[in-house]
Amino acid sequence: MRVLTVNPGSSSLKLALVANGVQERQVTVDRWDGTMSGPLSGALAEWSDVDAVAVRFVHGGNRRWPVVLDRTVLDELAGLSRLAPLHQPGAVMAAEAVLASMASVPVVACFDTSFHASMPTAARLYGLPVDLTRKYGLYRYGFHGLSCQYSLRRVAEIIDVELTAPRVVCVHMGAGVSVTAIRDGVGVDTSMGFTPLEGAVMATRSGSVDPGVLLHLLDTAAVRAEGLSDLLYHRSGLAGMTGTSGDLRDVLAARRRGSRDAELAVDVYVHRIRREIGAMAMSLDQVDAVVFTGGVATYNPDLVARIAAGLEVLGVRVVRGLLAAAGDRVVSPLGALPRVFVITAREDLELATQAEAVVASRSGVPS
Ligand SMILES: Nc1ncnc2c1ncn2[C@@H]1O[C@H](COP(=O)(O)OP(=O)(O)O)[C@@H](O)[C@H]1O
Ligand SMILES: CC(=O)OP(=O)(O)O
Ligand SMILES: [Mg+2]
Repeated sequence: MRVLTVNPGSSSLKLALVANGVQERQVTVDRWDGTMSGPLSGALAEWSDVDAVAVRFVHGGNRRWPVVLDRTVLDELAGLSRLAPLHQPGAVMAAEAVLASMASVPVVACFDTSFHASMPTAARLYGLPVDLTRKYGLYRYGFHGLSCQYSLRRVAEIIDVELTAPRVVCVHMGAGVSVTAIRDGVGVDTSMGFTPLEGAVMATRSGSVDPGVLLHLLDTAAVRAEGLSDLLYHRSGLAGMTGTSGDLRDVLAARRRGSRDAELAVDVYVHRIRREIGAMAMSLDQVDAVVFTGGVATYNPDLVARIAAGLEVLGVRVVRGLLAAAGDRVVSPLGALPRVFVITAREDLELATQAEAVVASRSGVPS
């Protein structure tokens, strides 16, 4: 089966043509602004000979499975845009373009949130009044699920065990950063919550801040309510701490030029990821594997080494030489537990797998 995959991330647009589980073509728009649609139009024109199109939506609400898109579903997903403003509008735009140009091909929406949908209630709830929680659906949904699912699959393949066997802490470091605890093949806790703002410090997102800080900013009129979203999604994180774009390449360049703010920002970034890893380890009874994935992990072995160096309490050890190597690999010493992996994020392959299952069954429930 040939699947065109569309992955609108917060800093990139990744398009791929996947044939029977193997990527044949790809186009990546690095530093995507969330609107540029030319590359997608090009892919739709050139790669029209496909059996399905799969689109990544980070927010699927309570949906547990991928689904064939129609107008009703797309409108519902567009209604979640305020809960993922860096992602959902771009995905909706992409899906509109696909539906308009490929009327006869099934378009499958695949969700980051689905992987976390069976998270235990204790991990899913906030300490907020129950009436508000229920009325507004204030649950922790979790994100980066397609990446987690792919990483889990690769870990199971590499160590040759069933998908449900390994207890994994999956650290996704892209423009968005999340850490997820995986047991029995599903997410049981994760650092991102109701929106992809919670948890670690990210490229332009703050991650978790004391809600008291936000109250104070509002009280003192330093920020107006309508400016909060822009502050937390676009002007915080590494970008806000350094005055750069927030792309780690730019932050590290600033640090090389001697910027003290950039040095501190990297320290905070590393510290907060370690904290989230520690928290996720506590949601598992044992950690068999720690996975580092996403663009930052792929291209910055030194940073992965720094994060890992602070995890001795979990028994984590890495071998510098293995970190410098390429490909999906174990980077911990032979026999050491937990095993540590660096895995290239391949949401395209996960999207294609899910779309294939949906098209094969046509019932909306993957086999
Ligand atoms: N070719 C590259 N060289 C070095 N770093 C890269 C490269 N591509 C991506 N990165 C790093 O990965 C980050 C983006 O991660 P990625 O997972 O690709 O993005 P997204 O979150 O948009 O899906 C960038 O901030 C950058 O630091
Ligand atoms: C959920 C999220 O932040 O995704 P990305 O890292 O692709 O922007
Ligand atoms: Mg991504």
